Amino acid sequence: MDNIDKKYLIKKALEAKKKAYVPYSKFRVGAAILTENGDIYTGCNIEIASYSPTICAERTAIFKAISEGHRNIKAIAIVGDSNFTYPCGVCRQVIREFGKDALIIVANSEDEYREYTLDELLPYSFGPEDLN
Ligand SMILES: O=c1ccn([C@H]2C[C@H](O)[C@@H](CO)O2)c(=O)[nH]1
Ligand SMILES: [Zn+2]
Repeated sequence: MDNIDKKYLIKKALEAKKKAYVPYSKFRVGAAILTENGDIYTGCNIEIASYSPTICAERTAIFKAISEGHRNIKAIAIVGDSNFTYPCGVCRQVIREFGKDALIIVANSEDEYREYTLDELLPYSFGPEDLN
């Protein structure tokens, strides 16, 4: 994980957070993911008036990458309006699908961040191999 530019990924997540569409919660989240070939995809949370179609920043970023042909997430940086905004359970499961070995960076700023493995955030997980 030493070849990952964590600060740059956090910077991209902070930029994406500014694009959040959050008229209901007013809670902004941004995410940036690094793919296996070094591409970066960003995402913000997007809220919908009927609430349930709302999507988290993490899944916006991941689905952008998947829909461009990527299948493997190397790292994800997440920034939100709370002190260290952690990914929700649904997003943890989505990271499980495409980034079992991903580095998960939960950040307040480029200089203040925590690092996790998916196994730490989603232990004893269910995943694609279980269906084989
Ligand atoms: O890790 C998180 C946690 C929450 N949200 C969004 C969903 C909703 O728009 C708002 C409040 O839950 O924050 C994210 O995007 N990612
Ligand atoms: Zn989520």
